[in-house]
Amino acid sequence: MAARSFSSASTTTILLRSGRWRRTMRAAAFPFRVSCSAAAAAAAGGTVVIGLAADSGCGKTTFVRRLTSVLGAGTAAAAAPPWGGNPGSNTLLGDAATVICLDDYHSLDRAGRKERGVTALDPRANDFDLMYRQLKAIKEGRAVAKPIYNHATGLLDPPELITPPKILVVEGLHPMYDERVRGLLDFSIYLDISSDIKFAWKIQRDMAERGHSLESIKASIEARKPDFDAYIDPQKQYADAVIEVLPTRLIAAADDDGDEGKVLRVKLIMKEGVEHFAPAYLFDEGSTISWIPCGRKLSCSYPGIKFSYFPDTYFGHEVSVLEMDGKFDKLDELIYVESHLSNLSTKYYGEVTQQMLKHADFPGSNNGTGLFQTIVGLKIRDLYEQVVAERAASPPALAAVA
Ligand SMILES: Nc1ncnc2c1ncn2[C@@H]1O[C@H](COP(=O)(O)OP(=O)(O)OP(=O)(O)O)[C@@H](O)[C@H]1O
Ligand SMILES: O=C(CO)[C@H](O)[C@H](O)COP(=O)(O)O
Repeated sequence: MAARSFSSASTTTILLRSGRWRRTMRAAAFPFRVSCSAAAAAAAGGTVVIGLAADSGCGKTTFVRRLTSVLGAGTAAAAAPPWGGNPGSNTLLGDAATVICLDDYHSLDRAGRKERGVTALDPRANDFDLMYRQLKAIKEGRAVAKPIYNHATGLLDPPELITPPKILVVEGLHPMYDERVRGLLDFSIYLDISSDIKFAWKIQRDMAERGHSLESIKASIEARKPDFDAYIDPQKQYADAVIEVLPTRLIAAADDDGDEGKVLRVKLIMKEGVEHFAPAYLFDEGSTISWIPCGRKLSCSYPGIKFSYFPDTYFGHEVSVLEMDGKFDKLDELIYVESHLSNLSTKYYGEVTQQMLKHADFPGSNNGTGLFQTIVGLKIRDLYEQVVAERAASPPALAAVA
């Protein structure tokens, strides 16, 4: 995720890295952002930890913006970076959730990686021991001094204070790579973008927003590919939900103008049997459905829209799959599709459509990427509420504390 800027500060001194050294750091935002309710929720039973894995440029930031909106941050802008800290911080603090970027656990800075000839995707460039220790501490209700990888300078900056939120989202290249870290996740998501589409998205973003040349983008993708295949892609087998983005099947390859990314086929692959997670379904749970909703209630231009729903297996796990191929012409008509979907974990009729309309300007709002990201966001909110309700029903034994 890109670096963000912010202002104002006070200082606090904390113990860092196994007590080896202390550093005074700026942390004015924390009294505001770490609300009593967040601290109390954490103290009452620990933080709920969500993992979001994907390669760079695959939509993690967009997903997080939808998620923080669903979680009640009000607007996406309400999920803000820590105030008063390092402008190179990658962290977002919302009312209900803190989002940290695992790039902060790079153990080698940009020069170090170059010298050693490794990419940031290589586990040798990342400190999984520290990642595990710190995520475990947060989950157990303790604050940590998390390092910062500064994308502007390519350097490892002094750390920032992360206090336990209600929900901690850990996004990045490796949330499910290390078995110990994986074991801390209450729910995990993998964004699986097929290579041609990833290429198209990256070219669009890196040329328009970052001023990179087409050649340098191609070279970077090629250089990362072996490590992506070895270390990033295999994590999808562990994910509770995978959003897979593929080229459309509605247009024959021969008719396709090669403009990848305009019409997408998107699959939401949902693992069965995951605690606190009931997969969404179309019409009839467990059945196999193919549905073309275009007609009187849904406007569709060429090449139309096709939904599918079916059971499948994914890396040996039973899954339910929802698929949408095509794009919406009129987003407000999505209510027609929403009314045929069940187990959405909405709080009121039309909440999915409302979320999609609210963020119509986000990438993917007219296709299955936006729709399925929104549904997964609602499922995460529901999972969190179930965990809280369970904890309230069986509070920790006070006798043991006394
Ligand atoms: N669903 C989508 N449909 C179309 N384009 C998309 C979609 N999601 C993301 N993109 C494109 O990909 C770019 C990268 O998306 P985003 O910033 O969300 O990814 P990221 O994984 O956070 O990237 P990074 O880790 O490099 O910061 C966006 O600027 C946008 O151009
Ligand atoms: O894959 C990445 C995750 O975002 C980055 O390339 C990695 O973090 C290294 O960052 P930079 O390219 O800014 O040195």
